[in-house]
Amino acid sequence: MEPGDLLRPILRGWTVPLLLFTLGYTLVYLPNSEKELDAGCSLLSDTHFVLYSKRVVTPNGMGPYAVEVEGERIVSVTKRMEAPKSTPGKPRVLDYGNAVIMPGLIDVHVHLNEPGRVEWEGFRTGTMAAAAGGTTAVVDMPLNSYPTTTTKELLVDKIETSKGKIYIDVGFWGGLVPDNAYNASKLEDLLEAGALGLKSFMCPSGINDFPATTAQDIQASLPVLAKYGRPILVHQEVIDPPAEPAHLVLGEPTSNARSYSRYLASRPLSWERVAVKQLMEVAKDTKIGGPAYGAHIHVVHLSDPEDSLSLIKEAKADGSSVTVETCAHYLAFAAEDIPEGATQYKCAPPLREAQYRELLWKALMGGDIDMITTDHSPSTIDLKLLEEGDFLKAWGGISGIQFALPATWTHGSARGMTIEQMSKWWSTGPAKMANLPRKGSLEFGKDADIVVWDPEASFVIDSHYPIYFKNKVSAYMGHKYSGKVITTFSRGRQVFEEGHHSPKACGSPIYPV
Ligand SMILES: NC(=O)N[C@H]1NC(=O)NC1=O
Ligand SMILES: [Zn+2]
Ligand SMILES: [Zn+2]
Repeated sequence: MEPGDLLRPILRGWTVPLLLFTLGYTLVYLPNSEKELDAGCSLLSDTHFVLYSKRVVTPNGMGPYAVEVEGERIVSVTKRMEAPKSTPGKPRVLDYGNAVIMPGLIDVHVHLNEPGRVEWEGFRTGTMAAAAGGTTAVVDMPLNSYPTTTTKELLVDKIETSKGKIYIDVGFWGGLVPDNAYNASKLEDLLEAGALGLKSFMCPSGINDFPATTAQDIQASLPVLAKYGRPILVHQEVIDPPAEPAHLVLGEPTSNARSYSRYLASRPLSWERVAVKQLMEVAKDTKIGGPAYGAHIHVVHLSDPEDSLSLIKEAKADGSSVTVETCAHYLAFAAEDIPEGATQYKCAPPLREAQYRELLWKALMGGDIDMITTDHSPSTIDLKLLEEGDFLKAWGGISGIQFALPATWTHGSARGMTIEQMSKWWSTGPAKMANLPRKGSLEFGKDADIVVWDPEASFVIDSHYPIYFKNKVSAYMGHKYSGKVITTFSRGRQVFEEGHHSPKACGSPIYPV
């Protein structure tokens, strides 16, 4: 007898079961392998776990709490003096001791530059940097991608491009330009396609396909925004007195272009004041009973804590729907300290003298500034002209997406800021302005978007420091900070821990509610 003869009757008898097994394998195993795909989304295999520490930031204040996460959501937040015990059959407990557990930061002002300028940044690197910095959601600007996101089709294309590349959730602002400002159906299409709101510039943006809007153009868009209950974010600088933009870029004598004060003088506080004045006039339409009640105006990157902020405060007190942000870099740096030719510090509006930085901190503490952002606006290294050091010609934009938390904590704690205040400016405030009701706080039913960090750990951002954004040039480099991110969870997935990211990028686009 051949050895195969023995097998034949056995195989014959097994034909039907084998076929069934194959069918079952296809039906059961394949969906399972998709689950494994999802497992690559997290550094943690558990989908039901408890985070514990003595310093958990909740809507009821900071204290010892256990935060239970199941799937993508927070399912309980319980005050308890000691960490629950890890017992078999119960969800795993991750005890972070005295570290801070806080809602992930929400950065509503970043430029990820994809599609079209992936050599400047990109969804993958930008969101890796965000996750490493404890940021669990960003809202991307309609520029400096190419093309800029000013139509429904371009927005749909951008959202599609982001899929499979983002480590955290990403929302999108649409662009308001003169071309669509008076076309309600175009704007409606853009908002229907997923824009959380609009963004425009009151001066040249530095990007050819994103021309400036006047206050009148902005006003024209407000009734559409009112219908959808969404905000418009505005870059608040108006060239005053009016001049050719070329004058700005080329400068007159460029002999002192390496001097920061030369650049500072080229974009005075009055530009900001004039823009805010015009904008707050228009904002009156958002008052109860006004023609654009339901719309909202958000002033980005405030650098002027005096006249411009006063105008904003008056508008708020008068019932206009207005909010304002400042950026981490205005709270961290001062013009006097910027070395000759150090174009990594160039941004617009410019970093101003220390006295303004201190007034910005005072305004935050006093409740007059609603939130902080990074305005992460990178470019390729060569466009920063680091060798030439020409402040007038270099790209204006500071890369900060990864450093929001340590920069704010370091400079804020030195001025008496509490962790709860920081959380308000980085999570609650932005979630409210961008209409993200599932994000921004550690509460039952919210997305499990969480950062765990050590306020006491300090580090220097030197050449060994792991930077995840694409072009490793930043005003924050060379400085010492405290506040080290230990781990970051995005919708229940552990996306970053101590120098490692999850193998897969499983963030989602954020659509308007
Ligand atoms: N186009 C662009 O990103 N500009 C930004 N950069 C900056 O420093 N301020 C801005 O508005
Ligand atoms: Zn801007
Ligand atoms: Zn910006």
